Amino acid sequence: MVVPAAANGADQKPYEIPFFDFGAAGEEEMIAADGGARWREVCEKVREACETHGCFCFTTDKVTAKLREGMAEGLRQLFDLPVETKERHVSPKPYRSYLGKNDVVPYLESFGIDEQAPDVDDAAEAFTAVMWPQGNPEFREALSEMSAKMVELNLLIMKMLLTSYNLDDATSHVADTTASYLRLMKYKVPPAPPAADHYAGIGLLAHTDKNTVTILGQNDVQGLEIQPKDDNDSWVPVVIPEGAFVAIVGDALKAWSNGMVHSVRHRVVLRGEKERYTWGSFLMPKDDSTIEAPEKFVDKEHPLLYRGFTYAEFLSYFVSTLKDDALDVFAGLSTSPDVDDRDQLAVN
Ligand SMILES: O=C(O)CCC(=O)C(=O)O
Ligand SMILES: [Fe+2]
Repeated sequence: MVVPAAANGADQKPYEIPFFDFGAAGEEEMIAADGGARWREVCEKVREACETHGCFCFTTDKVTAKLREGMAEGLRQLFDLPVETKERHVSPKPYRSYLGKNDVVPYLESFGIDEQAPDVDDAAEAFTAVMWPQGNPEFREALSEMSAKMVELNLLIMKMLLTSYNLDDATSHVADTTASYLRLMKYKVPPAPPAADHYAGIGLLAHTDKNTVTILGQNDVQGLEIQPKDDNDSWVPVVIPEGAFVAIVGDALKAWSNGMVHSVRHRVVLRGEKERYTWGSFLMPKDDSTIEAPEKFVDKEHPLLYRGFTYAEFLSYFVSTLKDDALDVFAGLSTSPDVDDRDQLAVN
């Protein structure tokens, strides 16, 4: 396992990633407001952010402060349950079952919940019923509302990208071949610094997400760091404004776009004295849907970078190898990918 040299980035300046306020609007409202000018502008900016940074922050009125508080409170209750209860959440799929004890990421606890986008009520109901047989209606409602909103936002971001690339026609195909998965995470407080071993403080190892787009919400404890595009030596903290979400581009979207968008490497570093809680909605292609670049992304200047593949194949390759550069090695068509055997904890 390698922790990048700049593991202690406490003295670094926060890195500015684009920030958007989506306000109360979805696509229809934005178009209705002025015939589409604002919608187009937002789409362009979101595309630019995905190409240049592979991530951006945003706020939306669609998720109220009350819903966020309900979610954060529910997560505290969830992770405070006895270990035996948490261990009841099991799934045959990788990285879904309760993770509570792992030497590679000793401060992380997590659950993964598959949901059938956009109908997420049943998944929230089933999950809370296992954790609280006597019921926890407040959290069940918060979980189901939050995950529905996040799937909606994730699809909105996909739609913005399709619009910006003039691929609106593909919208219904994308919606039909898309699934989603919700991950609930708690990062414990590491031993007081200076920690004896240099892994202390690493909440989640460096990785790119394997899916299409991830949206993350957090409590008031920061910790996300990214590696700026074309700078493999630096790690910079991302300060997510209160009440905001961060959207992160994953490898499947990068492959589909023939490398137009950037799947940003990121990790979590813990520095504070408070637990960090996060929840992530992972939009991903359905297992058997093929990921291949539409013709418009491929020409003489932009030769095809990845062969077509299914998400299930790619994921199972990643899970069995945990290669840092799984996408290039698995599907890359260019010669000599930079093979790198750094250990990873697969997270999605
Ligand atoms: O918890 C976080 O802030 C990041 C989580 C993450 O990157 C992931 O689950 O893929
Ligand atoms: Fe991630």
